[in-house]
Amino acid sequence: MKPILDVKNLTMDFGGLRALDSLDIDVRPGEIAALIGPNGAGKTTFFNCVTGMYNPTQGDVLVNSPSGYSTRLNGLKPNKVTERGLARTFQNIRLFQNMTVLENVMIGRHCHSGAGHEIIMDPDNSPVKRMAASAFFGGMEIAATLLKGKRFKEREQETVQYSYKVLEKVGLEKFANNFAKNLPYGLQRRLEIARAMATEPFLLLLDEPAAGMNPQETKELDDLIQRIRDKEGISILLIEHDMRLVMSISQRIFVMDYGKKIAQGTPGEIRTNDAVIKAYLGEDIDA
Ligand SMILES: Nc1ncnc2c1ncn2[C@@H]1O[C@H](COP(=O)(O)OP(=O)(O)OP(=O)(O)O)[C@@H](O)[C@H]1O
Repeated sequence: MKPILDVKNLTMDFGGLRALDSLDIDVRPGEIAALIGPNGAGKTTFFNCVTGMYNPTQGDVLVNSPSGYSTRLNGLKPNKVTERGLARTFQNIRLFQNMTVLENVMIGRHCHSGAGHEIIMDPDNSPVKRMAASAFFGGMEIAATLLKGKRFKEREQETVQYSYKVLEKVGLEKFANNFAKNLPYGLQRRLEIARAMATEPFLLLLDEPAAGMNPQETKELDDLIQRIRDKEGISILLIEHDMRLVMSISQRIFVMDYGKKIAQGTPGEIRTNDAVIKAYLGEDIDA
């Protein structure tokens, strides 16, 4: 079976710094895979190249969707990458804090329908973009009132219903009308995943989803990620430093150091790989 993400010979230079060096990484259908390595190894740069934030210096980013089309993502803008079935979360939480939980997911949903993707995929999530998001929703309400168009209202209703369903899938439905900023940290991370899921991806890229979580929240995240894969059929590639989570959840692990892939394999293979122990895990990993 073809991989759903097939990255070949990926290289990214920032001036004189080679942040990614001839990387080959693939994700198989139905897989949970992890990308690990020391700080500065190039993991987030890899995500940025795959999702259209950066245009790689060399290499190919190919996707083979479950519905059968194959396409090359290089050079596509982030919104076009989203439309082709890839969604991501960011290392630092990038929610619209003064909007409700439901509205945050609705923005993700609008990305799917073509509107609003400029807002969600902006990595800076700047105040201007946040204002744009508020205006976007305010504008929709005004437009709905003025036009009272049946199709417009139906589309909005669909967006609300779909977004609410996504919240149910991640267990956040009871917080739908709360402001995002009032959610505990672990639930904010969960909301980011929900927003990404609202774009209907077949591959979800999670950048350090367990960062800042306590052990109980990490355990719940582990269950959630597996549920998303099993129930929604979404494959997952995650960057993570929590080795207990990585080892328990991943079918395969890719290890990077200084922009290069130094190993790949099952958790058992990675745990005992000498190069990985030396570069990253240390001698006494018991995860
Ligand atoms: N936009 C950029 N301009 C210049 N250098 C960059 C840029 N983005 C990343 N780098 C550099 O590329 C290298 C890889 O950084 P990257 O953030 O991808 O590492 P990482 O593995 O994700 O690290 P961490 O685990 O700390 O998040 C680092 O040396 C970083 O300083």
